[in-house]
Amino acid sequence: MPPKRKAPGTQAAAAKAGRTSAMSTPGPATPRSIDSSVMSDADEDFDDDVSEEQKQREERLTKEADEFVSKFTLGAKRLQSHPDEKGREPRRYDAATPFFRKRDFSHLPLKPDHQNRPLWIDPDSCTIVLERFNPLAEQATDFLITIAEPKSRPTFLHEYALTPHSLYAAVSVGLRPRDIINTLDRFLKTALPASVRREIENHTRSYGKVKLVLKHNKYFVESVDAEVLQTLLRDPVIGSLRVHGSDKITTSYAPTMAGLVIPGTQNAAGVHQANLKQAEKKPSEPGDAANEADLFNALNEEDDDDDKEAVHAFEISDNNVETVQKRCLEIGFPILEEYDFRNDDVNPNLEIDLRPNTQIRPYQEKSLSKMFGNGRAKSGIIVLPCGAGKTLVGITAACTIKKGVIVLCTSSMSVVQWRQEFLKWSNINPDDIAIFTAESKNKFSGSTGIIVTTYSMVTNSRERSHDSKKMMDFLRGREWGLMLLDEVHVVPAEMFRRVISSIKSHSKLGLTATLLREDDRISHLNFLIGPKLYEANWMELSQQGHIAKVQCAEVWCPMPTEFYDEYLRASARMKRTLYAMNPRKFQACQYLINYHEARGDKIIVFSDELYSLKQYALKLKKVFIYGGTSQAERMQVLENFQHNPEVNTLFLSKIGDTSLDLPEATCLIQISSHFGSRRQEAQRLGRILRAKRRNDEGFNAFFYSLVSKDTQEMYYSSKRQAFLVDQGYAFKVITQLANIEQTPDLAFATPQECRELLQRTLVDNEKGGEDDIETDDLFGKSRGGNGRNKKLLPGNGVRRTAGMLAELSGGQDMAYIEQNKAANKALKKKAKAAAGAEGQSAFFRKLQREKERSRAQARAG
Ligand SMILES: Nc1ncnc2c1ncn2[C@@H]1O[C@H](COP(=O)(O)OP(=O)(O)OP(=O)(O)O)[C@@H](O)[C@H]1O
Repeated sequence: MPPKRKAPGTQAAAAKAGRTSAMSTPGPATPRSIDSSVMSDADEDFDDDVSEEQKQREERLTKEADEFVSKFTLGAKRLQSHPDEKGREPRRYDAATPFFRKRDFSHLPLKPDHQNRPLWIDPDSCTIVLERFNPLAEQATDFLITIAEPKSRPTFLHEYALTPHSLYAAVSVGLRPRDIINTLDRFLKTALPASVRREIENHTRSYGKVKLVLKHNKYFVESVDAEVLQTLLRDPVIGSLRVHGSDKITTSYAPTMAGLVIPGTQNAAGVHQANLKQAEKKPSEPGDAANEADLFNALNEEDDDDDKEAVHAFEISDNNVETVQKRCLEIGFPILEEYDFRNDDVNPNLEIDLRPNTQIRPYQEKSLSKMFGNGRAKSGIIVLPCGAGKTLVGITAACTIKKGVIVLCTSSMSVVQWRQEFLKWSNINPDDIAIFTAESKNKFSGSTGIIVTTYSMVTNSRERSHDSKKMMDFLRGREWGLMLLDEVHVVPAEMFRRVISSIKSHSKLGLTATLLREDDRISHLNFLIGPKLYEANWMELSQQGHIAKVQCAEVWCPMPTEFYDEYLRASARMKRTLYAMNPRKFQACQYLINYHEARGDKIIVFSDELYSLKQYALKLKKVFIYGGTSQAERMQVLENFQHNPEVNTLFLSKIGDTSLDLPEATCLIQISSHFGSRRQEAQRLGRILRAKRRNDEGFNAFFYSLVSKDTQEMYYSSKRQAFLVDQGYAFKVITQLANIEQTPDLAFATPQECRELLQRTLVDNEKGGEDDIETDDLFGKSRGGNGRNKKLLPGNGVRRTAGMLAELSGGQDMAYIEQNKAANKALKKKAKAAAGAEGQSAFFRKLQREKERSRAQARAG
């Protein structure tokens, strides 16, 4: 028997340090390094400080380790001979133990050929670490994406977590518990820990046994196991929710399956068969990890549902669907939502296919294969980076199911856009795709079709117009094959509930780039839509040229003493203004604009702080857009930014966070942002991921975050970066910009100017800063039919992608609201007070009259 080797403690933490320091990057330069010419020699001075600090830290840790070893040697020996009372493998302690503490897994025996296997596992937290440089990394990644949640994916080591939801998703795509256990064991460098095996078994044993099926506009809880159904009916919560008067339990037969072709893929069925044949041909030698990987591919393709099985079911009412789903999860029988669309003879088929020249990209195909893995449509969420083509994924899903589709968007502009994209990519008859918005309430002409609408149109609880009521009755009275939910991360759970309880659809597909909420309510989406089916790797897509490569940097800007003194005693609101108005930050911004304009870049400067946005833009003589900018001016500015070589920098408030699609933009500078919002950071980065020039050789887009040193902004900044670091982006820290003092007309170069700036800032903001209160979106209120807007629709350059302004500014976003509650309440109070005070004023009476007149005109029209 080969001698047992020791596994090192997990290296993920070290590799996860995506946040690197430009002045402390020894060894070979990373390919994503920021252009060194923007940094000065001062970086090297800082390097020495870091090394000194590092030395001291190492000395302290070594001392701590020595003490620990002498203290615990006896205890360690005792532990070695006494297995854990829970039956876990005994742990050993040595000199390295204090460094890894609870994450020391050296007691797990390594397999003899561990070098060939790509996975490590933490038996306590079920965290899996993947070696990306291993030859089997590709196959292991496919497997992990199916069974686990990606947590962090920097260059060399990726971290995944096995969670109940991820295992639920794995079972829902057709993997059986033993498939998961065997394949995981084969990819692991160590034996599969008993605790992980138990965890997988516990969470998958009853998964997939209970299904929620919509038949003839009624919901049924279904199972092939009558005993399981009896158990559910005996449960006090579920039992009482069965629809009375319906048959106790009905029995029918499960539909059969056959190979499914996802349109737009390269001979999807052929690929399917070839994979199967390949797996059959290759004899799997034990220990040969390559063959194990093929085996996994074959497992994925297995189709073992051909036999007709008896299915038992009972009915529940629409209002109780979520309660039953939640209760089933609590008692260990999570409900799967599946739609056997090919055997649905009740709902009419929709004439729709992708256009012959449409080819979906490999990652789009992969995401859809998770949805249609076993030939039925599973409800769930697909996560793709901004600009990676979520719309086409949704359209392809619709072309696969070929039944009635309802698309829900965040704004009426996106509604128009979704319709256009459907017409562009598919052969749908324009009469079969209709729009339901405030301006247009059309139905499709045939027996089935596609309706594109907004979340607010279908959840509106105010008095509806006659047309809207009729339209809602139409939407409620039908069974839809597919519900496409765009930008699922921004919509409050309550809104989803209302949508889902009023409109019945056999399957739901949620689309988003950032499945992130600071309020942790993402898990609600698991009940309301379904599990996360697929999450693309941002780095991989940028390497393949589907999205731009971006270099990220955090620029540290020290504060002059007077500013810092003032900052220390300022109110929270003033603090934010002061760290945005820091003159050194202003200079850094000026320097970077000069530098990038000279390189031919188009630059967007983001500021959440309106005061600083205006001050910066006016002083630097650049154009700017914020909530108060008129519609005509917005359009003019954007058009100039796109086409005028003289206008290369645009200052933008948070209204452009998510709605903006300017492929010309190649550089982004952030001078103030929304606290620690990871999502805002990712969405802002998304603005340059579509850079037109992304496939030029050696092209890089740039993302700079300017932070005032030693202020709260530094804390928020590192928090904001967490999501992008986990996606593999490395943030360089720049402490000094090279030759900044030589910048022509450098602003605030003298102490006198700095003092004046401080005084002005304090006086101007005495009564509290201006808030960017948005009432419309970046592209204006008048959407759709408006000629001015049309100029900026796809094909004409600028295109918006989502969101009404209230959402874009964070107003309707739960994740933002959490931190903004007080401010929102104050605003509401203010508005009420104003309404009360001015209620009788001529201006308000006139406004009211105008509103009534336009309503009457609309009704008459
Ligand atoms: N398979 C494909 N072939 C060619 N072009 C594609 C493909 N998929 C997407 N695109 C193009 O990529 C661009 C981005 O697509 P889309 O607007 O759907 O991105 P998105 O993921 O919705 O972005 P965001 O999150 O920013 O809204 C579009 O111009 C689209 O036409």
